[in-house]
Amino acid sequence: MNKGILITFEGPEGAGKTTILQHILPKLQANGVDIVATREPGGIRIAEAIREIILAPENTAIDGKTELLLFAAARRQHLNEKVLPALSENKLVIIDRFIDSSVAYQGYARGIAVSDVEMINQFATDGLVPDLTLYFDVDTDIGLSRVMSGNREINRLDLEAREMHEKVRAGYQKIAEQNPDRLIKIDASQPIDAVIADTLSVISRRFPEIC
Ligand SMILES: Nc1ncnc2c1ncn2[C@@H]1O[C@H](COP(=O)(O)OP(=O)(O)OP(=O)(O)O)[C@@H](O)[C@H]1O
Ligand SMILES: Cc1cn([C@H]2C[C@H](O)[C@@H](COP(=O)(O)O)O2)c(=O)[nH]c1=O
Repeated sequence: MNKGILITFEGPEGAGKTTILQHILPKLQANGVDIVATREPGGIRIAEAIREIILAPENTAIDGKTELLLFAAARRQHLNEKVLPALSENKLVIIDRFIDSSVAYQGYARGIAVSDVEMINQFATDGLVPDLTLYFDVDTDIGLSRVMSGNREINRLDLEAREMHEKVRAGYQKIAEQNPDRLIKIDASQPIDAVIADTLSVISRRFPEIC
């Protein structure tokens, strides 16, 4: 039985998810909150190894369904080894990407039936749904230009056509419309300090006990 809180960060490339997570962590920890911050795909050795395979720019032969299954395999192992144990210890777990990334990227953008993506997500997670998802929304060109001018490695998905990234963003908008209680949209085109403030405000409104 899970007792902790699961928050996920979602959004298109360059929305600032990783940056904002790094900024809010010390603020929440200063309030005495016991937090595990992690990411998908990755967060543990086996899932980081799967991440290398999925995201290596040379692995262009990976097809959409293989990609979906690899993300799901990484997700399952990460949940079992890291997320579920932390939740059962009453911790706050924040994951940089989770189930909605598969729906937006492999479903709406790659064109795999969303019902199939949801079925695979359900199989991989045994139906675990985040308590809250912060959806960082940014214009596609702004997000991609941040990634291209930043200092993280450029991966296979960054290199997809702009049209695919537009579909990812449109997919997130649909997921947000369909899950208005769980997904809260944050305007990630604002300066970093404003995005941090909005993020903390949403978390504190939903979970006053941790802010
Ligand atoms: N609000 C912002 N304004 C300007 N630059 C930003 C903002 N947020 C993040 N950045 C910069 O944009 C780049 C991408 O940010 P970050 O890696 O945090 O995004 P991300 O959403 O995690 O991206 P991805 O999912 O593609 O890895 C970084 O160089 C970061 O410093
Ligand atoms: C979990 C998950 C991720 N993706 C994509 C989204 C990004 O392009 C990469 C991860 O890179 P990041 O720098 O850590 O954001 O993988 C996906 O397509 N499907 C998923 O389920």
